[in-house]
Amino acid sequence: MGVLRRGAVVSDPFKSGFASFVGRPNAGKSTLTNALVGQKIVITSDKPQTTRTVVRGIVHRDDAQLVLIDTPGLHRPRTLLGERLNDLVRTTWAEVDVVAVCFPSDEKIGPGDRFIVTELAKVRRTVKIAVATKTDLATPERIGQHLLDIQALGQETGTEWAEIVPVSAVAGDQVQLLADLLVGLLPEGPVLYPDGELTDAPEELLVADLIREAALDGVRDELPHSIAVVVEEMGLREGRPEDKPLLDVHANLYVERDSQKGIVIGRKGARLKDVGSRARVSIEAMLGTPVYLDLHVKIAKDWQRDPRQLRKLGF
Ligand SMILES: Nc1nc2c(ncn2[C@@H]2O[C@H](COP(=O)(O)OP(=O)(O)OP(=O)(O)O)[C@@H](O)[C@H]2O)c(=O)[nH]1
Repeated sequence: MGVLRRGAVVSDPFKSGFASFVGRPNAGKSTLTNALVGQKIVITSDKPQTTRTVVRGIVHRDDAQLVLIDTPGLHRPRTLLGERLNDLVRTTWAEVDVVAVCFPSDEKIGPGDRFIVTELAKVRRTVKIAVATKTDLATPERIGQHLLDIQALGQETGTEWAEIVPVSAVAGDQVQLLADLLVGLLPEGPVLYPDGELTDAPEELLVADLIREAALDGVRDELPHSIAVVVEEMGLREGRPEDKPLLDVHANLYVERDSQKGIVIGRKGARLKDVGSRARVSIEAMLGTPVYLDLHVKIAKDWQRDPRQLRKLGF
């Protein structure tokens, strides 16, 4: 097995780093992540590289460790929250070693793809590769044309693709090659994540982040740093018809002081209600499921200075 364990002999030089898959909805990012991570390893971790990103999966090899980072989707910003999320996406792009843009081979390149690549091109230093996904759904001629279109899009946007790789995650075609190429683009580095210390809650963290973003929108001064959000419980409601799922989310929003609680809740609860409904909309957009959000404001006195509370709040 290629799974690294503590104390295992690791090859020299060892490479490690971060990559992020991007692409329009349905481009095949999740399926590809799963195919790369394989079954060898527990997926996902709550160890963020920055405070706002989530590890989606880790590819453990004898010669390398590739950490796949999730970002929220990039949207045409219509709100301040949207802008903030886009800033977060850009920050993440600038911090990872490689961004891989996924273009499904069974669909033409469209405005959504062009938008993402145009934005990505502004992040100059990060290495970019293009992945033509779902090749099992397209003829060789179509794949050939698709690769040319990807190349042309790169030229049009000033993007230099380090690689353009056709892949089928479902058929397992070229997945290994993609892993090798990604690892080849990583710097030398240490083992970043020991095996077995990974938890399984990426969605809870993303959801908590979205609630926090909604709560931050419009607050000033020191308050932003005083807000922390913890998703206490999250799950599909039982007894719902399969085509009408509802995700129950129970979350606590922590502030440090009584006065802050008042600000967050607002007059007659108006502000909290607004935060809740905006958070709900963005959670629904991210997870693709209708959401019932139960949000409570609590005081965790001076949590920023209290290690025990910090741990509880996920820092
Ligand atoms: N035939 C085929 N289908 C694929 C392949 N990769 C993904 N799919 C399908 O395409 C659909 C979308 O795949 P996802 O991996 O969920 O795409 P995504 O980019 O993560 O989508 P979002 O989460 O909406 O951003 C799913 O129905 C997959 O089963 C592939 O290589 N071949």
